[in-house]
Amino acid sequence: MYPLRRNRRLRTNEAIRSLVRETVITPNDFLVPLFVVEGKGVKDEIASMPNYFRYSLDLLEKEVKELWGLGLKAVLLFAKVPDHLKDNKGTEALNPNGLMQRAVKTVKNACPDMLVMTDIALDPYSSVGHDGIVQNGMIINDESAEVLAKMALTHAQAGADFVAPSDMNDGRTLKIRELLEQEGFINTGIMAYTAKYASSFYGPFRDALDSAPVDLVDVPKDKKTYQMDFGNRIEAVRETLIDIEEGADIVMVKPGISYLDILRDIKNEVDVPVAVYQVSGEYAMIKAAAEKGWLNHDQIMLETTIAFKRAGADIITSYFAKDVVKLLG
Ligand SMILES: NCc1[nH]cc(CCC(=O)O)c1CC(=O)O
Ligand SMILES: [Mg+2]
Repeated sequence: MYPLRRNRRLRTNEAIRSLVRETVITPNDFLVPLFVVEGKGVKDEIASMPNYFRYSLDLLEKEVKELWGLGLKAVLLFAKVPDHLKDNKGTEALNPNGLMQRAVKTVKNACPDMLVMTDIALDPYSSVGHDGIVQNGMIINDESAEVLAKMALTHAQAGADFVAPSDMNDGRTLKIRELLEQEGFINTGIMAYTAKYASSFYGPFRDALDSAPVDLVDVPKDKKTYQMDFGNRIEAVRETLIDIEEGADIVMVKPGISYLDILRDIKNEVDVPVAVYQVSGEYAMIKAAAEKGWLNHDQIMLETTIAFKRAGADIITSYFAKDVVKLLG
């Protein structure tokens, strides 16, 4: 008796495989993270993120035009703030003429139709490297949320289309939504990092922005009192439903590849677009293994990217965005 079903018929050659492929990827799937710094003519490679750079605003302009030319239509901005501007209150985060606010304007001038999202958290502005204000060894929730809302408003005023709170303080999405509504920014979107885990995969990012928690008494050494415990799954759905109730238009899971179960759980549970963030450590791991010749860079890049979409991601935030799109041709 021959096998009742010969599934291999649908795998015989690339033509049939592509005909029946369930998940494909296009430039429309990507959100591109970009790091900006002060200066002119700066294109600084990040040591732990090979072939990824911090750009000064003049070169940021060039970069976003190139992205646009490749069909990439959305960017997520992060600013590297000089040390002398950091404090424990987020003062510089609220500067209407700060680096982030100027970066938003730069992108909008260079590429008016590019969708601009901005990261909302205090860590790049914090003298102690935390996403909120630290007092007596604690990140104080409600006061931090207030500052983050004000920060979001300055980004909206600069022209950001979406703000993306990545801090994991409770109630920050509502605070941001309320302030944006009050100030007339009714169309500014919120992409909430809603299931964000206390992960060691963020290491290279903290190098990129020099934003890691500092080693001082009375400063928590890690972000475990606000970011989620990586043993938890049900909590991710709870966090997400709350962010949607509070006014998030898009929700995000972070990191990516080790959290595909969370991504699928959330996708099955909610009716808003779901984003995933393939974070810096995931990028670094693939780059390092590929450099050693232990993994095939392009194939792994495609495989992980497709995995995100298959697991339910509507939006993929990835340092590989440009490379994937170039590879797809
Ligand atoms: N709150 C800031 C923020 N926004 C995005 C990332 C990580 C992104 C990456 O690793 O690529 C972080 C770092 C952190 O929470 O420590
Ligand atoms: Mg939350």
